[in-house]
Order: sequence, then C-alpha cells, then structure tokens
Amino acid sequence: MAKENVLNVYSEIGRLKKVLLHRPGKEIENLTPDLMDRLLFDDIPYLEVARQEHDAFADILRNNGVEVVYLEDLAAEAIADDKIKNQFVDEFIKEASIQSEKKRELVKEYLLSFSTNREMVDKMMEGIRKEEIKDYKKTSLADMIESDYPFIVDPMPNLYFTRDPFATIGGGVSLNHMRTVTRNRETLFAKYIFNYHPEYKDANVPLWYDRTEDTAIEGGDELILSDKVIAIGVSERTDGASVEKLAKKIFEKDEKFEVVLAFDIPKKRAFMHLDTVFTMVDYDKFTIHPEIEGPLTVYSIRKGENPKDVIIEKETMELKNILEKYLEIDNVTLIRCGGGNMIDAGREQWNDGSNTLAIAPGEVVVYSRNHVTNKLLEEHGIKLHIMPSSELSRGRGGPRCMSMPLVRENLR
Ligand SMILES: NC(=[NH2+])NCCC[C@H](N)C(=O)O
Repeated sequence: MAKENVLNVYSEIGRLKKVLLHRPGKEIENLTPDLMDRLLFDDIPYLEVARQEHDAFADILRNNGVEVVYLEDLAAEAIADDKIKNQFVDEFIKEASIQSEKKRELVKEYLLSFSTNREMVDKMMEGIRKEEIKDYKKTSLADMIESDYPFIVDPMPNLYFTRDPFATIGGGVSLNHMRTVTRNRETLFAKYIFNYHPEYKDANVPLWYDRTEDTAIEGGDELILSDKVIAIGVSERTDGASVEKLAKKIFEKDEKFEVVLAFDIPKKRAFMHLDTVFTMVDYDKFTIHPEIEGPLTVYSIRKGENPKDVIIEKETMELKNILEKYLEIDNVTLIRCGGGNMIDAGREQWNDGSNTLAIAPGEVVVYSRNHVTNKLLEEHGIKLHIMPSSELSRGRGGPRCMSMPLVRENLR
C-alpha cells in the first residue's frame, strides 16, 4: 500500500516538521589546499568546531518541534539487504574514478570489511587515503607508476549541504544531476534512500528529475514560493534545459503547481545558487542580495494544451514586481543583505547572510556572523534563531543549504 505524505513541501515557509541533515564527518579532515578548488571550498573548516556548530543547528530545529534525520543513517538503513548493499558499493566504486581493476577490487573488499553499514557509509563519505589500502601498488603497472595523488577515493566535503543533491518539491523529489563530479557523487545516497529505505520504498515517490540526466540542476536553485509557484535559478549550477524538463515532469503529474519561474541570475560563485541571493522569510518578505533586485529576466513556464507541452514567456521586471505578480500579493518587502551598504552586503553575502532557513512563517535560522543583516531582519519583525557560524560558513553555504526539508505543514 502506498504511504501518504512521506514527502510534503508546498512552500518555503510552512512549519518545518521533518528535515534531512548531514553531520560533518572526517571528509572535512581530508580537504587539502590542493583539493579545495576542485572540491568547491575556499578554506578548511576545523571539524571539531564545525560539528559543535552543526549540533547547535540540529538542536535549534529539534527544540522547535522538527524531526531531524541524518543522511548517513538513512543511507545505511537503505542498504540493509545484502544484495542491495553490494549493488550500492559497485555503483559507488564505478563513480569514484578508480583507475585499475585490482584497485577497485581492493576498495570493494575494504568497504565490505566494515562491521556496520553506517561505518561503511561514513568511510565512503570521508574518502580513502592511499595508506589505508596498502597492497594495491604491487599489482598493476598503472598503480606502480602513479602520481603522488594522496587519495584512492576522493572525500565528499560538501555533503553537509544536503539542500543540493536532491530536493523535495511537493510530494516528489528532484534527484539532481550536479554540475561537478564531486557533488554528483553525492546524489547516489539519495538514489538508494528513495528506492530502498523502508520509509520511502513503498511510497512510490515521483522523481521530477533524475541523476542520469545530462544537464545540471542543483537544489539550492529550487525554491517553492507557494503551492502554485516554483522558482528555479538558471545559475552557475543549473541549466535552462533542466528547468524545462523538471517543469514538464511536474505538470504531467497532478501536482497543484501552476507555474515554474526560471530566474536568469549571474553565473558566478557569489551567486552560486538562487538561494545564495534570495530566500523567503515570511508570506510577503524575502531577504535578498541587493545585486539581484533587477531588472531581472524571468521565464515563466506553464502547462500547455497537451500535458507534454509547455508555454514559455519571457519577462524583464524588478524582482519585487515579479514576486508581487506571481504570488498575488500587493506589497512584497525585500530585506537587503547588509542593509544595502556595499561593504556589509558584500561581506555578509559571502557568508550566506541571505541564506536563511524558515522553520515557520516569519521565523528563520540564521548565522550569528551576519549581524548587520540579522538586525534588519529583526527590525522587520522576523523571529531569529541564531546559530554559531565560524567554521561551517567556510564551505560557502548557510542554514538553507545545510538542510533538506522532507515535510512542511501546508500553509492555510
Ligand atoms: N544551496 C547552496 N547555496 N549550497 C551551497 C553549497 C556550497 C558548496 N561548497 C558548493 O559549492 O557546492
């Protein structure tokens, strides 16, 4: 029997009931200066403190009635069956770009040697250093003459940004194809969770996107403005083609969404995802990076006559007017990160000052370090839950990026 409402997200702000996090693990201690660029970090966080901050984040959520589940637990629970575990390990190895056959065999043996699935999953996330598997060098020429690259399997340090590899939209999931190899490897965990975890496997969770697609889309670009309107950033990470594919899939099912808005935003790191420049904090309030106020080009995608067709319209408008028009609200307030002061805006933007996680309308989790923006939010009547932020922020993501809502209460 199909279970109902295992996933339910029809807004950005409806009371948060269940959320997916990943507690930063030893993958952070496998970040090196040489790897930072490719693995999308600007600095190396101090793991112990990052974990304290992350635990404080989870506590804020739990203390406010949110059920917190962890990616690493769900992934381990999803592969309880040995056949599925074996398949999962094979797929993981296939995507880990390991050069020689012998080395792949040894990695498999090593992963299967962990006594619990949870430990094995942690190891997959952490990456495997050369010295962990000693014998491979003797067996193949490729391995004998290989470079001094220190890893057999790369770490996945971005996993604590659970927002991106997949995203709940309505009653389904966008299982994303990520722009970069490092982040695309992360999506494998979600594939197994939605196919095999006891909570989800019989729920027939519809997939609005699949990781096997060849164009990119990331969860940080996917915002659910209401049960009628979805906004998606066409950004450094998300292609226009992906937005159209996703819109068609959603319209084919009887979801209530009526329009998908594709926001054309600058393709640069400070604007990485739409949620880096713009998050919803209340019914009629948004916190934004002043640079996207516009005029902005937006493409609205609606259902066509026949379910496979869509109608696309291009508009160029100020952000405020776009939101007022599509959300049918008379007056939308945009709260500028850093209060519009160029220095404060630039600094706080860089540390995700407008990347807030709403846990209810008018109630958000924010980073402590962005005090200029936080003060402004308070002045606009927003209730803040402030979390510590010196280490986690070094990965260039804030409270919204670090959380994937699974269930939100519907708004009245
Ligand atoms: N939804 C977000 N804004 N996520 C931020 C992700 C940051 C991560 N270092 C990356 O570059 O992918």
